[in-house]
Order: sequence, then C-alpha cells, then structure tokens
Amino acid sequence: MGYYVVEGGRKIGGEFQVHGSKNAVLPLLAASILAEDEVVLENCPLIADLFVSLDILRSLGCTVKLDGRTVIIDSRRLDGTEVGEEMVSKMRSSVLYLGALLGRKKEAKLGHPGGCAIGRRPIDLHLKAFEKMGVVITEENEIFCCKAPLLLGYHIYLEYPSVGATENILLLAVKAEGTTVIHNAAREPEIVCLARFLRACGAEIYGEGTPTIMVEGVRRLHGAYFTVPFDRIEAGTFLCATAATGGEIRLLGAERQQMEGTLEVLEQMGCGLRYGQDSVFLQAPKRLLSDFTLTTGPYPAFPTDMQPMVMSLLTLARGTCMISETVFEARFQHADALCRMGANIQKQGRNAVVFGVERLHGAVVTGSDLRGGAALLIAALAAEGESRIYGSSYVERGYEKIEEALTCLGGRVRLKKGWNE
Ligand SMILES: CC(=O)N[C@H]1[C@@H](OP(=O)(O)OP(=O)(O)OC[C@H]2O[C@@H](n3ccc(=O)[nH]c3=O)[C@H](O)[C@@H]2O)O[C@H](CO)[C@@H](O)[C@@H]1O
Ligand SMILES: C=C(OP(=O)(O)O)C(=O)O
Repeated sequence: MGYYVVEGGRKIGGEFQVHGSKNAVLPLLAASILAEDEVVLENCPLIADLFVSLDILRSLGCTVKLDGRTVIIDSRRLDGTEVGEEMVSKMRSSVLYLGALLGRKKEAKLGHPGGCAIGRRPIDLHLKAFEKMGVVITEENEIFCCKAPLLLGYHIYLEYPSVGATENILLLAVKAEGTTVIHNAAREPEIVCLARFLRACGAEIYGEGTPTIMVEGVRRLHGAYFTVPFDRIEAGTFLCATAATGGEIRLLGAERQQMEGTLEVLEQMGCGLRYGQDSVFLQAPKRLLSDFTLTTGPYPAFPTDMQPMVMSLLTLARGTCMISETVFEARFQHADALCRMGANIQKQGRNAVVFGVERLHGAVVTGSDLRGGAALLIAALAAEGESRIYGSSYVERGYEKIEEALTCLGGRVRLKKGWNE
C-alpha cells in the first residue's frame, strides 16, 4: 500500500497550471463509444481513473492511443458489450458504460460500480430512467444485464439531481427515438461539458446547465475534437493547501464562475482572492477565520467533493464551523484522522462541528477515499513535524502526481510504494 511522507510547516505558493477535470473526462471517454468515427480528447489528466477508462475502452474493442495528454479513441471496431468486474470495481464512473453501450449496441452488462466508499451510492435512478426508455433489466449474480430492443425518448423526472444519472440518461437519449426531457437534471459544469461534447458529435441537446434538459435522438454520432476543461476540484484543493500554509498562489487555467461555491467559503475564511480572465489568485490570511455554517449540495451549492479539504482548513481557523453533508451520508471519514493530528471535530450523523485549534501535529494516518486523502495531505502540509498518509492509491485516482506538484510549490511531499519503504 502506498503512502505519502509529508514534512509540515512549509508554505505552498507560486504558480500552478490546473489539469483537465477528472469528472469531466471520464464521461467523455464513455461517450466516445457512441461516436462512429475517431474522437480526440485534449488536455486529459493522467490519473488512475483515466487509465482504468482506457482499459475499459480497449476491452470493448476500441483502438486507444495516448499521446502526451491527448487521447484518441476509435470505436469503429467496438464489439464488446460487457465491462469486466475488475475495472468496474475500481471506478464509480464505470456505470456510464451502461448508457453508452446501450446507446451504441442496445445491450450492456456491468456489475455494481465501485469508486470511493463515501455512502451507499445506489444506481436506482439510472435504472428506473432506463426502464422508462425501453431498457429491459435483469440482475444475475450482481451483474446488471440490460437489453434495449427499442430505445424511446421519455419525460424523466429525477427525484434527486444525480450527476451520474443525468449523464447516463443523456448517453442513452442521444440515440433514442424521439424526444427525451430530463426534469430536475443535475446542473454541474461536467454535465454541460458532456452535452457540449455530444453536440460536437452531432447530438441535439438543449438546456444543459439548467434543471430541464431536452434531447432529440439522432441515428448516428460522428467523431469530434474536444478539449477537457479544467478540474475545479483540483483547483480548489491547491487553493486550500495554500490557505492552510499561509502562502500565495496563482492558478492558471481556472475559471471563477465554476468555483463560486468554494471561493465564497475561502473569502469568508479571510483569504484574499483576485481573478484574471483565466486565472485565480489567492493570498492566505495571517489566521484563517471560521464561525459560519457550511452545507454541501448539488451545483451551484458548495460541492461535496471540496468538503474534506475545507474541513482541514477549518481545523486551523479561529472559531467554530458546523458542516452539514447533504449529498453523501458517510463522507466524514477523514475527520478521525484529522483529530489524530490534533484537530477538534465532533461528528454526529451528517453533521460535523469543527472547533478551530492553533496548530496541528504530524501523525501516521490513513485516507480511505480520494478527497479524504487530499484533506489529510493539506493538514499534514500545515502541521508541525512529519506525517505519513497511507491510502495514496485513492488520491492517485483523481490527482496527477500531487506529490510532485506540491513539492514544486514549496512543500515537501514524497510518495512511497509499499508498507516498509
Ligand atoms: C465521477 C463523478 O463525476 N463523480 C461525482 C458524481 O458522483 P455521482 O454521479 O455518483 O453522484 P450523484 O450525484 O449521482 O449522487 C448524489 C447522491 O444521490 C444518490 N443517488 C444517486 C444515484 C442514484 O441512482 N440513486 C441515489 O440515491 C447518491 O447515493 C448520493 O447520495 O457527483 C458527485 C456529487 O456531486 C460527486 O461527489 C462525484 O465526484
Ligand atoms: C467522489 C469522487 O469521485 P467518484 O465519484 O469517482 O468516486 C470525487 O471525485 O470526489
């Protein structure tokens, strides 16, 4: 099991070019199998989830090339309809291959998707919508077997604006006969990105970014060139690392509009923020401030994916903050590890109260999910002394060489593979 060794107490700062977005590129890779010509995706982040996605595409018969940060996918010879259990168990967004394969081959087989254990994460909303659109679903040995003799557009009302369900319905609807309307659709920037990509491939989609998305099905999608947008969560992570350590940073390639939820909180905590056309500048305050409440929610509310890293910041702020996690029911696992580093956090169900302390100290801790691991890295950078953070494979799912990036920005972070190194 890999771990990070972090020497705390050094300021993070300088300039950082934000990578392409994990949660944007993964749906695009799944969507590429709907296109019956070559798809070229530029600015791909070189993260573990991308490599799992490329393995899935190859296993389905696609030709895949990776050239620097550009991925070229040719799915003309796609012949598979089943995604192997090993790949499905590694990554949540593998569930999107259900919609994409059904759209392309009218058939798909896939197990329960894996990913970070931050709650139950059922896929009932995806499956209910599929059934309404004509998909026949049976479950055998925990594998969903889906067949779509005829895919028909439908009015789908989502009980919750699920990101994954909205994406899966889009993937199906672009190839269904007639009109699909998704009511109470997710509005995240990654939904907008997927809709724009599908449109570049010839799909007819209207209203992405609003709660109502309309899709007119088409017979065929063609290839496209597309650039993956910046990762708003990676950007937020580097802002938090800087704020926690008292530094100054300029993020290149980051856009303010998509990060408002996070930026508002950083401002409330006393950070100085300035914006360029394609950049965000943060200056940490002498002491971070708290004394407010923070509630996660679907976009444009404060994003649940930033909650762990902001919790690390709050542990060092003057004052008290109550965090309500409304999206995932088990997303406070990092709090116990933060307490081992000297934080004062009381958890109760979906709420956590963070009482700010003057300082944290280094410790040996384990991150048990992607953002929880990132939160511990931030706490360790700000702490006095050395920390070891186990569970680096979770962090590697969504951050490209974060240890190198943080070291270039003035931190001291090393990645070690294996328990005894
Ligand atoms: C790869 C990817 O893009 N992952 C993101 C995506 O995950 P993901 O697409 O899994 O998140 P959802 O928006 O679907 O989930 C939100 C909530 O809805 C529940 N739910 C969802 C679907 C369903 O059929 N039934 C159901 O009950 C989930 O258990 C969760 O409590 O959006 C989340 C919410 O912004 C982010 O934290 C993840 O980083
Ligand atoms: C929860 C996350 O990812 P996933 O949905 O891929 O598990 C995340 O990116 O924070």
